[in-house]
Amino acid sequence: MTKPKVLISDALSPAAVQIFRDRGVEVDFQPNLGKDKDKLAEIIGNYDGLAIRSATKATAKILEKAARLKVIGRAGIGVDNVEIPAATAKGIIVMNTPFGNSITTAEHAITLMLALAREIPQADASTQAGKWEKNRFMGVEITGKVLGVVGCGNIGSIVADRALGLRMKVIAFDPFLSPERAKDIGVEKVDLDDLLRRADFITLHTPLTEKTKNIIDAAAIAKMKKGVRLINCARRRSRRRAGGGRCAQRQAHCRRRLRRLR
Ligand SMILES: O=C(O)[C@H](O)COP(=O)(O)O
Repeated sequence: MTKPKVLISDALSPAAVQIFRDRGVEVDFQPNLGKDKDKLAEIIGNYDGLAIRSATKATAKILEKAARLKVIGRAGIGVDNVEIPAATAKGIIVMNTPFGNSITTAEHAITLMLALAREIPQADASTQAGKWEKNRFMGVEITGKVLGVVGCGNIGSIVADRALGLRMKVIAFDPFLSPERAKDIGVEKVDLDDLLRRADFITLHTPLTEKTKNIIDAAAIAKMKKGVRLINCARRRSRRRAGGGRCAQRQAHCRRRLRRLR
């Protein structure tokens, strides 16, 4: 019997490669291939499985050439880099690993929130520049402040849990959050407008879908409190520098100067 053949086209740990091999799978490990879509299209027809992270874009055009492909495994959460309808039309199963990095991401969001509250990046830059501007970086306390969690699934609910431990009041917008679950987690379920109006800090934990794309636009920002702090450890849409197309990118970035955007 011939071994199934899997292509790993993004950077995965050598341990992952070994797991495949231990199970009798022939692995082709090409960690930089995700960036080369022409080469990927050229060779994808040779594989039964494709293991990716976010760099590989499994577009309809690529999948067209994937004559024997049966499964795409996403080592990570977001599957916005896979054209699911095109995969489904070809009978290709798409799987992700939704819990692998939930705690990491939630802790990252809390870290950014505290960094924003205490103005750590600015204070660090100032100190590195040889200054000691103690009075310039007063910061704010987070105790008693309102945290608005947009998307209260795996990651959002861990963020809520940690924020409650830091004595914040947590409100959440998530159409899939049942009142029972909200009560269990200890958050108040609200609609998006309510969250935008009330929150002192807002943290985003939605997948990138047609419904969540640009969820925080100029109109949403206009509804926020003055001086609100916004944390995004989810996705961002941005223009590709060449070609003018749009691509989804993972970005953990935070913004404090929302006033300027109003
Ligand atoms: O969706 C995810 O799991 C995260 O954004 C991490 O993705 P990456 O590390 O593969 O870019």
